[in-house]
Amino acid sequence: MPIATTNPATGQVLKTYDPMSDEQVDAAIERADLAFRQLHGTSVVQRGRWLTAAADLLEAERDETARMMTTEMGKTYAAAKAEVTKCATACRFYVANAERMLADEPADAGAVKAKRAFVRYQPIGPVLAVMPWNFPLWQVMRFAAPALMAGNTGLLKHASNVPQTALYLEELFRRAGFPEGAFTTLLVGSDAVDRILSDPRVRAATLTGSEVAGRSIAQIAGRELKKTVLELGGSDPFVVMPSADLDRAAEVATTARCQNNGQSCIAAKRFIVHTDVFDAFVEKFAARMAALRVGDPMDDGTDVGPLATDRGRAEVHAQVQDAVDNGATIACGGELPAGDGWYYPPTVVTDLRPGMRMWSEEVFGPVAGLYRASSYEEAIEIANGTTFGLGSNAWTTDPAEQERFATDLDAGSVFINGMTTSFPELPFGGVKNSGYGRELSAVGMREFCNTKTVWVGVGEAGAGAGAHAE
Ligand SMILES: O=CCCC(=O)O
Repeated sequence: MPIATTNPATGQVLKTYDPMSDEQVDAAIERADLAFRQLHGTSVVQRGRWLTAAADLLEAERDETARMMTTEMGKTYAAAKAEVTKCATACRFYVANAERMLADEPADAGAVKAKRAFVRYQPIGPVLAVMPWNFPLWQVMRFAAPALMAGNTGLLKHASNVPQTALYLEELFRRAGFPEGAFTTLLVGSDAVDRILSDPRVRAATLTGSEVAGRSIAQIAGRELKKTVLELGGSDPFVVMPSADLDRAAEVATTARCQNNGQSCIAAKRFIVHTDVFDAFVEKFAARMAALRVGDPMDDGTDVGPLATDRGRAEVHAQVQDAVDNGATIACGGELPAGDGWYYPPTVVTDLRPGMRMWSEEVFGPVAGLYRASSYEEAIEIANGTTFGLGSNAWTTDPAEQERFATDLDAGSVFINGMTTSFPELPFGGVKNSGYGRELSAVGMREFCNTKTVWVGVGEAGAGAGAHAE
């Protein structure tokens, strides 16, 4: 895929970039390594000043940055502005909390026969971040803010269709005052990743992307014995039980499915509805989905803009067609629109069955699959009957059922009477083929820290037997 900005609303190529040479990449890795040594020697307070400056810049430049993102990948301008604000909020969250998250953690010295024992969190070095286009600023920021605050440096290989946003990020951190090399964008294709991650100066990798990309990174990192955090796809269940407020559930289901033009890893994708309320829910949900306004992402009145790529839209339509060809029913949408731009209508598909592509695959567009369940047990079986396990949603006002869902849903997060959302305060990540490791919160920051055990003996004969302990 060429490194280029192509406007999904028109299909027009606006700007192309030559990939960096191996020599340029090597020089960038060298700068990242040198910057790591420099950053490592700075205080959390100093790094916090730089990250605060980055948040200030994000807020001051919100509108133009949002316009750039909309032009590169088609999300609505309103959603893009919200994304910029969320990035600034995450920066401020880590500025406010990093010192506490990175503080030494005392352990019970007596229990380990020490005078003093504690855990110290230290940065590990340059980290390669391979990031997707769907939240082009946020996906990077949720890695970069904690990583830089911890004293790591970042090397970004962004998706090839968002080069301007990728370059903006490098500039942002530079202008905020971080040392040269602390955060660098590598304009390269995926074929360069093996070489970069194999470089001994690159200590770890984080990837948000497809399962295929995750397996590839994990393979390289396994060979090189490097830590990885992988946030891969999802096909999140959205379970609706008889006690749920159906109007509210249908309203949130619509947002949960069509946020970001339906292109979010944590979008609700499979709607599993108890048979007692199935027909009522489908009617309300399909009416809301059909009422969404599809159009120019820069217009204030638009709810759903174009999909980011022509190929992505073709794939979504092929998945819907496959379901229809095999007996599924369309409650709304499902027609490929004529004209310019990679638009796809909000679509609701019922009567899905095992064997259809939509049953087992992630659908990365505004398409909802509806499943009927006759009991709690069947709802859980359908919800967990996927190789994915990123987010999950359950709608019920019964407290006992809420507890059961929290335990039984096999996913990295469970949202009851709400939609899966990422917050800087909460860990974010998945299980099964949705990946491993966590982003955000203290857990995310410590993923790229050396969790160092420090044991201090009294240094006298017969005392502090740690080194000789059983
Ligand atoms: O695509 C993944 C989810 C992004 C988010 O909302 O944090």
